[in-house]
Amino acid sequence: MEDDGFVLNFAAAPAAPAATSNVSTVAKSLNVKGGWRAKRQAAKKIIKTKAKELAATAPPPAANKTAPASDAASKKRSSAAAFGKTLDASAKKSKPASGAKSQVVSSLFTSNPELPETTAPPPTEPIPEVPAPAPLPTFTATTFEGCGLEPVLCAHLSAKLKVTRPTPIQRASLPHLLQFAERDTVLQAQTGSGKTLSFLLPIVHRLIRAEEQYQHHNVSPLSRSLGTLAIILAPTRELAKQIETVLNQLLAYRNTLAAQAEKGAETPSTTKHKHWIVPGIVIGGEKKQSEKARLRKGVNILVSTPGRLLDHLKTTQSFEVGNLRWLVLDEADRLLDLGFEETLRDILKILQERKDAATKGRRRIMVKSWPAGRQTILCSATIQQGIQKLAEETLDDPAFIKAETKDKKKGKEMKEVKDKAADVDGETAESAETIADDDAKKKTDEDVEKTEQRHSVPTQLKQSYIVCPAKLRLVTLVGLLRNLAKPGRQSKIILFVSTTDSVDFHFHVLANGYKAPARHAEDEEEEKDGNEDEEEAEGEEVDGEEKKKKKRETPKGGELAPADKSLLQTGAETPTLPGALLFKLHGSLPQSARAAAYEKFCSTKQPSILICTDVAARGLDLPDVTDIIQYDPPADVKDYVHRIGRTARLGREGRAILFLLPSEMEYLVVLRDQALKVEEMKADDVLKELAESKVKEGEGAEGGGGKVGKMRRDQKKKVFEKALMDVQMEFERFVLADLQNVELSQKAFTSHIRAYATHGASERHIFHVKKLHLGHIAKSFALREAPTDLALASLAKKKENEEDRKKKAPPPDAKSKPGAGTYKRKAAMLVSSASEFGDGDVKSMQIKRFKRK
Ligand SMILES: Nc1ncnc2c1ncn2[C@@H]1O[C@H](COP(=O)(O)OP(=O)(O)OP(=O)(O)O)[C@@H](O)[C@H]1O
Repeated sequence: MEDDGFVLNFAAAPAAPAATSNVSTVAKSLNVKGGWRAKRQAAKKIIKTKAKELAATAPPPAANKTAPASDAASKKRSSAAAFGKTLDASAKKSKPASGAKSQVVSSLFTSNPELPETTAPPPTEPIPEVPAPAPLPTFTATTFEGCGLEPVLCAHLSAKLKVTRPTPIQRASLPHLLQFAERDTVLQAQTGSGKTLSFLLPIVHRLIRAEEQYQHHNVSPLSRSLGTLAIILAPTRELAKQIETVLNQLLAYRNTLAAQAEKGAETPSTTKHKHWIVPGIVIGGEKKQSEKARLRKGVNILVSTPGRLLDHLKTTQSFEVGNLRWLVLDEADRLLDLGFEETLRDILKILQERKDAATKGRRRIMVKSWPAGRQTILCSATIQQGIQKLAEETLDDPAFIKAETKDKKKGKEMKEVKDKAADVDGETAESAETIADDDAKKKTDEDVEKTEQRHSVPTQLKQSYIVCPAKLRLVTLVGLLRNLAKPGRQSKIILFVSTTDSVDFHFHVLANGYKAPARHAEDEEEEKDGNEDEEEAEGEEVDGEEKKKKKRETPKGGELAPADKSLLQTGAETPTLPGALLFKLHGSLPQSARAAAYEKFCSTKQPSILICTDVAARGLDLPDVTDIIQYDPPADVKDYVHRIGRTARLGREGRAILFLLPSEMEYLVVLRDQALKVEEMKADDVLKELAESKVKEGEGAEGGGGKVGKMRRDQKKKVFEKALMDVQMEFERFVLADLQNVELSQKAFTSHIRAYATHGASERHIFHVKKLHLGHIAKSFALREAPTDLALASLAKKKENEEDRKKKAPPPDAKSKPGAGTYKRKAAMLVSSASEFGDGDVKSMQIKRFKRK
């Protein structure tokens, strides 16, 4: 595309400082005769003069301090400033239906920060090549049979699940887990590499074996009366359900057996497999009574979320766990992160007590091929130091199994790790890509440790970032979504935002806001008459109470989905993205809505977009996801890895795009230090495409196609920028037309700012609230100004308190002292409030501006 440099010439004339930019504020402070209008005129003059002075004296923006602006750049700046002026002059007032005071429509193209140098410093070390976790070509030692898996299961895997060859992590873990029943184990492998089967298969294998071994005994080891033998814990309900589905598929092996027997194939007799292995699930949001009934009957393998499991352990008398042999923590690092620490500790304590009681009461059965005690398996794509503490407490002499590549540079050292693993695990090493035993790990040098700490992602996953000023975020998002979810493109997009309120807002606004027929006749007239008086006096009543009511009840133009209805909606078609379906998922939705959104997004063949919090970041194997958009950067690099891991699974292609503000570009260094290779995507290109399509739509409507093509470059630029302003205005009008919309938008804004403050300490210098221009951020929530300074004040205060608390709190490792753990728990909960489990604590924020008098 030809580079007009047309939109993102962010460097507009330096903005007047906040204190002087607000006409009303300045006007109030003036002692001028002639009433309010005269005061305002005087205030405007003062601001203009001040801005000119500042423009003459202001130093170049911080990001550009090192490099003097080129002539071309300064030309761009002045043209942007000129254009900004044009738009500012034509800025029109629009009355919010809410009865709020009228607000100024500020241009999208003024006062944007200078775009910093986009080329981040090169990574400190070359980025290691990581292969796709696709199943490897056939080797005898790399088949499931070669790994030692029960033939019944091997046959079932290939006949019914169409899984014929193990992935690297399966090749590494299966022989180990099948050989060492007692050994606690940590599994780490890339996202989408088949870890679920890695821990499920050995458990099912040992249950099948036990039944064969004990077929002549009175009591089968699979008898439901013996209670639960294995528990699998997952941090989210969706992930727990997904694991249960895979488990159900595996346990249907008896059907395969029966089918083979019918065909006269030589298979182990079904008489050897009298019992079905009974799976079960207990998760939050479901009816506890029916769960209790299932547990009473007996569940062999139970999948659960931690809170609900603890609840049943405490309250369901008939829940028998005295015979428990396996405990799996999937996404183990997350289970720790989310403030589940205490819950996990309680669970482990109760399990131990029940085991001791069962042993004492001689209710614990002994089976040759099962662990005498309990085997605990921890599993994640991002297990790092964070896991050590939990690992030490939970695991006994754990083995670390990791499947990843040979880092070319560190090959020698890694080989040492592998060789050691080979010695330890004998036959296992034959099929293992890399097995890093814990002892071997200690022997590696610092470099290897560093490599180990890096997160590995599939190489076929294309990672990009898009630098976009806050004001332009919403239109850029719309442009990008329209581009990716084009009709005819088989696309499934996951859009991550930081809070539940933000999910609700974006879902509602994208579903209903664009081309929404919410323009009121009087608004349009006011816009047409180009009233010079841009702002209403503060506190001036715009609409009568009656008028407001009427507007809320019957928006002109009809068909506007009422906000409250839309909030419960889970899937919607939208004119913003023609032909695409929109879904939303977060932790505050009713369970039925969560399940419906999840299922529909999985099953639809239409281009679709799932707007969600980090509730969908981990473990979910959503089929055919093509693109991940991280509209809000994640709270942690680990989350970045998991979020992008929802695409490019098992060797498939996929793309991930990260939105960054110009002030956040240092995050690229963080990513590149983690060997995460991100490339730039130009926001300008995205915007240009959106503007073009918008202009074409307009031309089509007026029947004057092709006019823009013949325009001069500067004319075209203006037309395009106007088109983008129109898109933004559509959303702003939509929000202002309804009090509920305004509140939704304000809630989303405040929770977004709060979540922003919860970035980890190591990244806080990049994601610092003080760096945010709240007015510009408000624009990205289709608001014309930040709801109130109260948000910032409250936030700053909370942060201050938090820092004070931190100073006073005991160090996190002082866990033996009474009250220890609280500090960490609180911190974890604070982080969680930025994601699916928190609501951004907006309730405590006062939303003053639009409240009725
Ligand atoms: N050996 C195999 N051959 C073919 N497909 C497989 C194999 N093992 C697993 N799969 C499929 O690969 C996909 C990803 O597997 P899974 O969800 O277990 O990945 P994961 O490593 O747990 O990912 P995450 O880290 O995101 O949780 C699933 O659709 C699963 O059915």
